[in-house]
Amino acid sequence: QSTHQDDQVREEEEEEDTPITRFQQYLRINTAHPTPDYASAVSYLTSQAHSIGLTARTLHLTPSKPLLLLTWAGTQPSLPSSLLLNSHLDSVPAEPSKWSHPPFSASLTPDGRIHARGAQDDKSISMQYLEAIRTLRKTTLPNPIRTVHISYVPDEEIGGADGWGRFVESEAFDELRVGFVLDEGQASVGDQLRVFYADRCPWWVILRAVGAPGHGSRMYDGSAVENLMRSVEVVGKFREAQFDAVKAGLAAPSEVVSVNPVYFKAGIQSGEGFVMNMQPSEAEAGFDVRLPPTADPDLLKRRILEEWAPAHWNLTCTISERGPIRDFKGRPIMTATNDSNPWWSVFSNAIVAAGGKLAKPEILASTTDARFLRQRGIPTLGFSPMTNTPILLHDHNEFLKDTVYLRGIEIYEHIISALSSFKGSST
Ligand SMILES: CSCC[C@H](NC=O)C(=O)O
Ligand SMILES: [Zn+2]
Ligand SMILES: [Zn+2]
Repeated sequence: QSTHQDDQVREEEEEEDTPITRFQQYLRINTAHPTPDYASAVSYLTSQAHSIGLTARTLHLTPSKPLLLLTWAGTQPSLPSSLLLNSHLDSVPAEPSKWSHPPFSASLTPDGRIHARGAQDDKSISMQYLEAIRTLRKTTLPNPIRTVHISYVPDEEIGGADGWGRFVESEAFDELRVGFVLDEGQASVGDQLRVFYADRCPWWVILRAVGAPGHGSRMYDGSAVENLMRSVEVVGKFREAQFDAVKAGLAAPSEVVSVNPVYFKAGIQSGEGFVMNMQPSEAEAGFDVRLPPTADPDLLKRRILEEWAPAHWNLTCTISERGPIRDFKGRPIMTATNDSNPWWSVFSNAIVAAGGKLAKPEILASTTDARFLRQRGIPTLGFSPMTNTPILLHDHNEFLKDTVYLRGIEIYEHIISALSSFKGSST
């Protein structure tokens, strides 16, 4: 008599080895914060790399946060630069009770959906890079002309200080002589492939108000919560003006300064609840603000300090700038998507050769590790080949369809083949 557990073991043993089952296996590794299983992820990817014949090494720039580097050596080492395919190892957390399938089950439903945290962000590209190279090696490209590196980095989802933040400063990175990078993008709801030439820069803004305490029954001017509410109204008007430009079709959502409230904190706590008849002397609100590379950071800072946090309302403010908005030469951080960037035409022609349609290049609404590379002037495009797919990164019930995943591998075959065969002598 077999137990349920035996059945499950048998099922796993009998699971075929295909691109889809390999993707599922990777998705089943729980790499969600705050305790991502980096060791298992690195060990799985390393075994995949070895099965394809790529060399692998693990860097420990931060203890317990490994960074995996794979290399597919080129036949022309005299070329001045290499191609880097990047993705991150970590995922944001998931609330299992709110998902239709357990977030680390990678269940494949009859309609071809693979349900998992990370299915879109960004374990799909992590595995697609490998699958594309696996196929190329067996078919048209046993060895590339230009060296191709693949990086799997920790901590992207929490800002990357211990991941790319350290890697980009390391000798190991300099030694790669990276000339062009592909990093993650975002799903496309239509049939055009999206590509991103810049990220927005996060500013985390905390407004703090102080004010007169008093009995909950008294009406008086200048309580902390009242002061904060006046400020929040001003922030709300700023937000509305930005959002109106989007709603009127004057700007894409990622081309304006977004402001979203993420918490409000006030009140005197007593046990589980709040004391309802006391007006507190302190109140605080937090906002996620994102600046496109075209924004004027000095002007915005002035507006925040003068309009959102005026001292005469007893407000103070801290702005935590979570990334650069200008490069070392003071220019907005973006990658050229025209002829001035020789990699651009190779990339965009490869999409056409793959039978794909490319959307107009966009600014990414959120923020990725690409900023560490672009800041140093290394051309970097954000790209995740997912068409006709709802945008579910960081959402409940994240999934990717098997057909979309497999088509993405084909697209990468064209892209990697073209970029690694590019013989531009100045690059
Ligand atoms: C401080 S950088 C934060 C990076 C993070 N990346 C993915 O979601 C984001 O919030 O966009
Ligand atoms: Zn991501
Ligand atoms: Zn993410």
